[in-house]
Amino acid sequence: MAQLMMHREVLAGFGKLPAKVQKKVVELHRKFEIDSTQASINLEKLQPMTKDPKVRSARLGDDYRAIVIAPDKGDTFILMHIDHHDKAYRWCENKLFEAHGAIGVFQVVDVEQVERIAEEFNAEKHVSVVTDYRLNELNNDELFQAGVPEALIPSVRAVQSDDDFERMADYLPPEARQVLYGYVCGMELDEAILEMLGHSGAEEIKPDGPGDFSHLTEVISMDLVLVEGEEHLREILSEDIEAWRIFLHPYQRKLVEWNVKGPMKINGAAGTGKTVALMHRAVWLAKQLGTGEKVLITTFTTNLAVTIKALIEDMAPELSRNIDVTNLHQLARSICQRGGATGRVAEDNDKDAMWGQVFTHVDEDIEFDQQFIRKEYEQIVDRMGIDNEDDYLTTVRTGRPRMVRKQRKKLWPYFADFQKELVKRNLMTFEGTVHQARLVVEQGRFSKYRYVLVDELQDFGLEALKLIGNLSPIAEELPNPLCVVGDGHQRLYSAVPIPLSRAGVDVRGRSRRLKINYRTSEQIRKWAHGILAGIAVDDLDGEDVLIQGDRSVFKGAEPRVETVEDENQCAEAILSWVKGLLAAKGDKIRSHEICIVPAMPAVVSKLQNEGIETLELKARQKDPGKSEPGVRLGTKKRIKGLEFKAVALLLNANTTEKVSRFEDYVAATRAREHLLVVNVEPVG
Ligand SMILES: Nc1ncnc2c1ncn2[C@@H]1O[C@H](COP(=O)(O)OP(=O)(O)OP(=O)(O)O)[C@@H](O)[C@H]1O
Repeated sequence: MAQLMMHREVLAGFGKLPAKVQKKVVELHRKFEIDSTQASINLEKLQPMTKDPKVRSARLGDDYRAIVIAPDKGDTFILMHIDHHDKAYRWCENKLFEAHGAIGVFQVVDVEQVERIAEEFNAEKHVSVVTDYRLNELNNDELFQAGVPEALIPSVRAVQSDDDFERMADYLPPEARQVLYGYVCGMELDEAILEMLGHSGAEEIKPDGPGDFSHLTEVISMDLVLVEGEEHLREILSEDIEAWRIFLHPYQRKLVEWNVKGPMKINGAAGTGKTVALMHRAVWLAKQLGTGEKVLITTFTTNLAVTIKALIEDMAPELSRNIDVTNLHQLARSICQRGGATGRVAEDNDKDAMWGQVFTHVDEDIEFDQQFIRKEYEQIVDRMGIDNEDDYLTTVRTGRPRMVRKQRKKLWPYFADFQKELVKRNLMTFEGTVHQARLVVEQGRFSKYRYVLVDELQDFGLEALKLIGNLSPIAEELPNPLCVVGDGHQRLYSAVPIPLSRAGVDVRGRSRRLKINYRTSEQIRKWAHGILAGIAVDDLDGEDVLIQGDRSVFKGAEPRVETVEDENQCAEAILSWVKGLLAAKGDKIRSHEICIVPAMPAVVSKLQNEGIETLELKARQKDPGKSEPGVRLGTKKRIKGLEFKAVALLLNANTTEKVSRFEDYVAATRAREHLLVVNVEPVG
């Protein structure tokens, strides 16, 4: 029986088609289901008008045509493109639609276009030259193994610089583009193939010629989805469905379905689809649960947990009741409650009162101020769950100013006093709650989860890492016990990176890094990374992270950077940018797709005076999306885990603090297409 696969391009444009054409698409699919012979479906061959003999057209009413690619071998058809009659024919006349002989995936190739670019390179250089550009080290067969279609190999040979590569890259099939980019960035070819395609290519099913589509449903594709029945069709065509629900990058897919014997780790810069992979993996694992077993997803921030919970309920309504989603502190609190702990979490005013008590007696010869002592407690003693002097004297204090043993000995009494105050008032710190929860789980007073998944791991302290290690069945040696996901570039709540190995969680050999950025344009991605220039970033397990080969899937406008003198000028700059976006023709931007961080009163009143609605993003609440218009106003911490078409960002003034730069990085990478950066530099 014939099968219909749909290309992501069709889905992307479907919402804009007239309703009657949309209906015809459903009918076309039904015809495939009822009677799959080509005659009944009434596909018209377009050659000689088209270069590729496999191109067919199907009528969708009087004006519209669907371009369908018919296989030479197999029974899998591809619905490739829908447009007005003439435009649809023009779109496909020069293209080839082929299964790639080495990597198996379906590719769309415009040979003439790529040849034209190659000729331009040669003309610009007056002769065809061969330089020592890294791509020249690959022979034709290696280029083919990298996913370059055979017909494009001579043109790819004309690429002699990074500039050439950038100009040609947009016209290469995505797999070839990604592998070659990894290679020109310095990866070995095998490594680039593995990192970009999720497999070595060798084990993939090889088609019997470019028109053999019989294997396409088996190959992991970033562009094709098999339509499995009418209900599935309606689901994937629904306007609200996000592309990531349907199309995973092969590397994401590999991580989603990776069967591992112990804990695994995924890292990747902002926007590389880590949360997407985590959610798909949670659903994949939930399908394997036994009776009474459960999956846990936990995050650091509340907002991300709220967002993930809603998305999982949408993705897998029946499975979601077996997937608990909660943020770390909520999780720790409920474990403590069930374990019988009665203490309340200390609020800021409680802490001020307790420190006030501690500092009633201050040693005269102590060289540290009170602020330093509090910070040392929060970042080291509390985060590491230290409750005795010996442990404090020997603990590793990465990220904090150096101190000798004698100095630490002088500080410990203050910490001990603070801990006594906590006990006296029956209070716990944030970290103390996590510590208590860890003990409850360790003592067997709370049942473990079958599978545990953690997002935003970079902000988890040592106690929190131990807690998630204990909550998952690592010790029982069950498969896939724990999957942790995070990014050291986004560490907002702690200056101190704590390697997983310190909590006894061993991810060696089970760590992978995502490189393809889906959220932000390449221009915004690069700019945001520039903020962190010179800062070493860890891979969550004690090693430095390499961003070699990272790249976005699309390009866009350069971020606009404005330097102003005061808040009023800043507000002017933001107002005029917002007005420009809202008035832009073409791809319309609506107010809820714009976010300003942080929201200064001067900006808010200027927008409101111009009649532009605003909406403040609240803690513990999902962004209401298009149902509630209004330019979003957020804090840099609160917009973590969210994304917008356009972001206006007021840069932090203190750029020497690592956390300030991480905050700016996080805020900038929330922008998909437009980024305005405002830098206030008072004169004088
Ligand atoms: N396979 C995919 N196809 C299309 N879009 C994708 C895919 N994977 C991720 N995305 C999109 O990329 C964006 C970023 O994804 P996600 O939030 O999972 O990234 P992340 O690595 O967790 O980011 P961050 O660390 O910045 O929070 C989202 O808009 C998501 O919809």
